[in-house]
Amino acid sequence: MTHLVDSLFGSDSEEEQEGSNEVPPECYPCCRGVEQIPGLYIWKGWLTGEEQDFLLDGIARAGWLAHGNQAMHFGADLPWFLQDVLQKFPASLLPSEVASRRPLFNQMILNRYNPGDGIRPHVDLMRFEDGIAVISLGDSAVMHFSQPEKNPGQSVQVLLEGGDLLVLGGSARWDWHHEIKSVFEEIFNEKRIVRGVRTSITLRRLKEGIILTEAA
Ligand SMILES: O=C(O)CCC(=O)C(=O)O
Ligand SMILES: [Fe+2]
Repeated sequence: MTHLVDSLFGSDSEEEQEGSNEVPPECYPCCRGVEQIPGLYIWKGWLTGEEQDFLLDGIARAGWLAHGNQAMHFGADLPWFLQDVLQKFPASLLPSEVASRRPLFNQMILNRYNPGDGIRPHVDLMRFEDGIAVISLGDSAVMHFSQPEKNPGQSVQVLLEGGDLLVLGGSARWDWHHEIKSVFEEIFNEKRIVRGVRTSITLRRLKEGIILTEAA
């Protein structure tokens, strides 16, 4: 198991800022490129508590998760409660050819994880373009990134807390599996994380000419 944490939240040394995962200058220092995974960025506390509540309230008011723990929207007319988030989205964290596309995203998937819930290791379907964003709301969970064929048994772990933004581009999107374990508690950086209720908003863009309604 590879532990990542120091590279995420350790010192702000220049050394860390170098390399292919350098964070674009307009980002705040709380945004980190994940050293081992090109194209993976985590922006801790991207959203304030108020912004998170606004999103959760919007999801609840529109009844998105009223009948299950997953819901999807297809089309550039993303739900109204996402408008502010889309306005402030740091597109420069995406690969450059992706950052300028319009719309930036045309699909949303909401996932609610109750204690013990998870998502199996997967690479998102090829029908989605490069450049995926995951907004975390509510309680924390650890996401495990792995390359089962290249490095069996090894994973890079990223703690996702309410308000964090995760961006997957390039290698992070195409070459690495991501997973949330189906557990009631887990250890991250020697700290016990007890699972509560986590809601995530995943934003992607469907490739041209693909019409579908099935899951990711
Ligand atoms: O819920 C998350 O944080 C990730 C969701 C995900 O990986 C997916 O829907 O493909
Ligand atoms: Fe995924």
